[in-house]
Amino acid sequence: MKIAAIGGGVIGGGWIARFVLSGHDVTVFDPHPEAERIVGEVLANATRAWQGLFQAPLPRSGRVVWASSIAEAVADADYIQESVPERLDLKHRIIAEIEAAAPASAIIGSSTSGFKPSELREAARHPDRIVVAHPFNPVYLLPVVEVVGGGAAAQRASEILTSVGMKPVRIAREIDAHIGDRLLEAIWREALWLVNDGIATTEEIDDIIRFGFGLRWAQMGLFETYRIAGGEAGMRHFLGQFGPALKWPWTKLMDVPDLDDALIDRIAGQSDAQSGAHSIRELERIRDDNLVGIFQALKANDWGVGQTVRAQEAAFYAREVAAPSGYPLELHQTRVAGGWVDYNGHMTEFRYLQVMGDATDAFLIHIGLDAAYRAQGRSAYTVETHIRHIAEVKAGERLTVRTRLLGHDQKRFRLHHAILRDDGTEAATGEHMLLHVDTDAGRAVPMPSLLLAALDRIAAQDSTPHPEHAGQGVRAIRQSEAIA
Ligand SMILES: NC(=O)C1=CN([C@@H]2O[C@H](COP(=O)(O)OP(=O)(O)OC[C@H]3O[C@@H](n4cnc5c(N)ncnc54)[C@H](O)[C@@H]3O)[C@@H](O)[C@H]2O)C=CC1
Ligand SMILES: C[N+](C)(C)CC(=O)CC(=O)[O-]
Repeated sequence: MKIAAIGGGVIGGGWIARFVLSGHDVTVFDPHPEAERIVGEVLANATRAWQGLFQAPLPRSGRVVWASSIAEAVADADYIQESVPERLDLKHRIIAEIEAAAPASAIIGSSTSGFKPSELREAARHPDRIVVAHPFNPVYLLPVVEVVGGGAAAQRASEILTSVGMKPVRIAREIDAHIGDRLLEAIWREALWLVNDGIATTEEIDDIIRFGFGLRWAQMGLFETYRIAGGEAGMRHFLGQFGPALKWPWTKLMDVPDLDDALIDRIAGQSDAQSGAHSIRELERIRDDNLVGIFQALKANDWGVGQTVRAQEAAFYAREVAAPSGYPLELHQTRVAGGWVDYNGHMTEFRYLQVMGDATDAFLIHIGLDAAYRAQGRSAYTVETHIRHIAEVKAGERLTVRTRLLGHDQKRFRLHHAILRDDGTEAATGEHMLLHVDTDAGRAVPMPSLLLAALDRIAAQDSTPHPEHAGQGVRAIRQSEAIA
């Protein structure tokens, strides 16, 4: 699938990162003189965040391909994400340029925060293929995307966005600013008044959110949270108790303070005092690390966004393994992520096992023990592992795993992995015993003939002697050696 991105700023950069990390090449047009640097920095932060978020091996990244015009960027695109500044005249001009060059079947998703599809479609040649696909920042982490516009294009856009780990929420009736920004605008407006009236600083308001109800919102939203706040009688009691207060003039929702120089100076000054010690990119990394932690907590509870992470990981695990070019098998490659490096400045010990585990998974997929097979209640469990750490590897290094089958019978197989650096030297070896199990019964059972035949075929290629260390454990330290 060919993806094009028009605009590579805060949001365009986030979209590009999500598509690239999901394995798609993205053709980008943005006339900003520093667009490549900006997108590069967003992509670096996004890569770091994904490496921390997902346990599963990430797909092989796509490429960012820079185009010198909109026409060049969209020429053979299937899906085009428009993320230029929020001005309707500009969006109309961009859409016209896209339509003049893109295939008629291409879908155009607009990141617009406020414009309705009917406004974007004014004067379009193929209006039905233009939809709002409004994301939230950071696009590479937050899954939700408001899809407005209806019809086949909205359906197809939702499918494409789901395939890159997003959660499209289809909005049936178009309104200004969709749903998320309406809610956010209410709280933003109120917060500006509180600063304007000298009631609270930017930091105090942020503390009330981040130490309070902001934590609730990440996992239960508004209605579910208030249902609980109604006690055992739930939502009815909540509405009965707090409903009347809505008629009291608590808030200033329909009004907005004058954003004059004095108020802008006050807000910007307080914001500098609150967060100015960090650059924006640092703040992005702090935000991303916190989001990753929240996502992982929700994954452990199989709740909310944790379910999206789980589904994405399931898709990553079910990766296709390319046919190997020979034997020993080379089925898995990876790069040492920055977060894999410990205080010694090299890849930490348990990441070696992760790389070997991912290579074992690739082997299982190769012999047919894949997600579809596991769905039948059969799988493979590792019951013994011996790793030899041979050489240090540094962040960014590419690693290739070379795999041999050292033996098998009806219920067991014994694998040997060698993790190789780019110069072909061994960084580590691992030996692993796996059992074929009935996952419901929790016990080893014989493999079906299909798997056994695959193992037989592989074993027939293993003609060289086993490595000398095969079958050995950790050496004993003899007293005489210790003294010498
Ligand atoms: N910043 C945010 O929090 C969010 C913004 N949005 C929406 O995303 C869209 C983009 O907003 P941001 O990324 O924040 O703006 P931005 O100012 O960070 O990025 C806009 C980018 O568009 C580029 N651009 C300008 N003219 C162009 C042209 N003719 N062709 C291609 N690129 C062009 C600019 O060089 C810039 O890199 C807007 O519609 C906005 O409402 C949606 C969700 C959140
Ligand atoms: C401020 N904003 C209207 C551009 C924000 C959004 O559209 C969504 C977000 O990420 O908060």
